[in-house]
Amino acid sequence: MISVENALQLVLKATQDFGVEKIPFIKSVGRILKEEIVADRDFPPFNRVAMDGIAIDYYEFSSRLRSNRQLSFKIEGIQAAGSEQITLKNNQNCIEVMTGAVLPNNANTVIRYEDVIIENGVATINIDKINEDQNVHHKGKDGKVGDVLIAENMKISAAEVGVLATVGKSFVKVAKQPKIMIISTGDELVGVDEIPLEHQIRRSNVFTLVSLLERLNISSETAHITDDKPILKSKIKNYLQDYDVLLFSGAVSKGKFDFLPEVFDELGVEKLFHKVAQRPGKPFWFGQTENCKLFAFPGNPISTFVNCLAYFYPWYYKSVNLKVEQETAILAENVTFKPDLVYFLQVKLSCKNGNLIATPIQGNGSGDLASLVHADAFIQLPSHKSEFKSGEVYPIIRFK
Ligand SMILES: Nc1nc2c(c(=O)[nH]1)N[C@H]1C(S)=C(S)[C@@H](COP(=O)(O)OP(=O)(O)OC[C@H]3O[C@@H](n4cnc5c(N)ncnc54)[C@H](O)[C@@H]3O)O[C@H]1N2
Ligand code: MOO
Ligand SMILES: [Mg+2]
Repeated sequence: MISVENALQLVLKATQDFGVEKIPFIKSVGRILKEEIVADRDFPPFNRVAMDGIAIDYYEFSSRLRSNRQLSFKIEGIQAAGSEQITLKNNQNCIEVMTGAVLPNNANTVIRYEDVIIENGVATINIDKINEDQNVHHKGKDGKVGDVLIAENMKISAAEVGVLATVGKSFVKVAKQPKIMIISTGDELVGVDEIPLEHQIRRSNVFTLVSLLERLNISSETAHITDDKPILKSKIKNYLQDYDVLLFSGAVSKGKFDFLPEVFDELGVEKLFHKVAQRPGKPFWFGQTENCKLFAFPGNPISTFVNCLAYFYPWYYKSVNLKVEQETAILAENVTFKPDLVYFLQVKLSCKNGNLIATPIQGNGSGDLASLVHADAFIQLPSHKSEFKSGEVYPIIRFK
């Protein structure tokens, strides 16, 4: 049995680069960007009018103000958003301008409609304090052509999609996702649409795994194999050829029908470890072939769940070069856990005075999948310690 730290290290050593693909930008949310996004022009690309109103020459305004002359400007024309730039021909005059329009040539200041009175084609300014350049969003103020707007390896969100659209990136390079097969095992398991007999249950782990992968925008395929060693062997042999990653749930412990470790051995899969000093999820088996990684999670539902979060997620993040901050939270209650194992305890998160608080959720062990409904993270309590006090801070792994 190895420690959680060593297990994680071995998993992270086995990361793999799956290459890059180009996809439509609108399908890219959640994917990891594999190119720098550079401004194709200045941001904004022209001196942009920022308020509906009139544009004037500030120097004319201030000289009239100094000599107490009328602040009335004849309207020479209208500059709408989307129209080519026009020119203020006479600096005694003004041009009506709309938000988003190009600032007219020879004008440098915009005064809001709220601060002028327009009568008979003449706009009279009824404030005397204005600043040169006011209400003008200057060309290049937010970014210059060639500036890096989004760095490589960022996770794309709605914010990045807006930038991609603005710079005309209709296709974008992202990390290719691994091709994954999820396999459940067990004679006691029936389909979701079936009525289980007394001694049977519906399978759930494949679907939690599919859903945990969907959070990473990874689509996957699923299969179920009964506890029949020759069938397991022949099916897994094929999957090893066709997939980058195989995720298993069940059949890795000590039972008479827990065939997976033997099957992997007979198929020449290199075992990197079996059994980790943790609860739940202790009988976790991890190994690899030249082209495939195998995460064989213990069958108890919470064991499968927590191991996917604690090992597969970091493996994926490292494979695609995504930096993810380790979050921590404050334990809300005293917890006693005697075994010398890392304890992944399900918790409900809340916020108090700006601090993240983790309240333990009572469950009935790793088979009690319904208890996860009330939790939104696991808090990771270290081994070599059995009393954990309210107020102490520990790492958490969120799943909601
Ligand atoms: N003698 C020992 N027995 C067990 C040990 C041990 O160390 N010594 N470890 C226990 C621990 S911890 C776990 S976790 C389980 C792991 O068992 P397996 O990985 O071999 O899984 P199974 O035996 O196939 O099933 C265990 C349990 O999980 C349910 N299960 C399995 N797959 C699914 C699924 N897809 N959806 C829903 N539920 C599933 C299955 O029905 C069993 O109840 O072993 C302990 N035993
Ligand atoms: O991993 Mo087992 O789930 O400790 O029960
Ligand atoms: Mg078993």
